[in-house]
Amino acid sequence: MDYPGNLFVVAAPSGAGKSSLVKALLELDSQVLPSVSHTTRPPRGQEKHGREYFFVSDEEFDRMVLADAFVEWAHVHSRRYGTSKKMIEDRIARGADVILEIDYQGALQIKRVFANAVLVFILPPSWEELRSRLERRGEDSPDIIEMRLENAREELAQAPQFDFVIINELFERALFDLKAIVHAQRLKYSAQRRARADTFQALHIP
Ligand SMILES: Nc1ncnc2c1ncn2[C@@H]1O[C@H](COP(=O)(O)OP(=O)(O)OP(=O)(O)O)[C@@H](O)[C@H]1O
Ligand SMILES: Nc1nc2c(ncn2[C@@H]2O[C@H](COP(=O)(O)O)[C@@H](O)[C@H]2O)c(=O)[nH]1
Repeated sequence: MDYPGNLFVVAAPSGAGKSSLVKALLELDSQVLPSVSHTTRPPRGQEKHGREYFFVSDEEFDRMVLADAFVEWAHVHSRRYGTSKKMIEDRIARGADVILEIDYQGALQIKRVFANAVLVFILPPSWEELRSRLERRGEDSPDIIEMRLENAREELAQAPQFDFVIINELFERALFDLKAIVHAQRLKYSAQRRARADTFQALHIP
């Protein structure tokens, strides 16, 4: 599908820093809008319904799956997460750029539906640093941290399927790279649209 707005998808193993990078990008760039996912996991800390996620029951998630309400959804860390069609389609159709922070399974599903979506994978600088970020964040129990690290092995192996890979060692450097990807995509599409309009005009195609 082709829309006037751009779609960016950021995926990473838990703790690599994707939420921090996306949050910083959104603060700097008002043209990019976030997508708020649905999840069956319970809220953490200060998380609010409708802000970080729509926290829904298993029954509600099942109902949405049956109603074909998700553009993608996946089982991640023993819970379910999904992006509703409603959340992104009207935004990109109106010309906004939308950024999704989802896991690799969802990212690959998005690419199948939106061939122009730009997939970005965030890597931690090392295994030790990934563990220590999860521990320092202090939001997950040791069991959950172990499960997330275990799942990270499979997630890291998916990086080559993405359009871009950013190593989040120095935060500012990684943010610079993410901004550059967003700007490059905007330039590419505005140039393509202009070229298409010029061609139509030159050929007198109404
Ligand atoms: N470049 C960095 N250097 C050091 N710490 C970082 C860096 N980037 C992020 N962090 C810290 O690492 C922790 C994990 O970051 P964040 O919550 O953004 O990860 P995430 O990939 O979104 O994880 P999840 O998928 O579990 O939500 C946070 O405490 C964050 O402040
Ligand atoms: N496929 C999808 N994955 C999603 C979505 N929203 C979030 N996620 C990913 O889940 C894990 C865990 O997130 P957490 O907030 O519980 O730490 C992480 O990799 C997210 O990117 C979604 O809509 N679809």
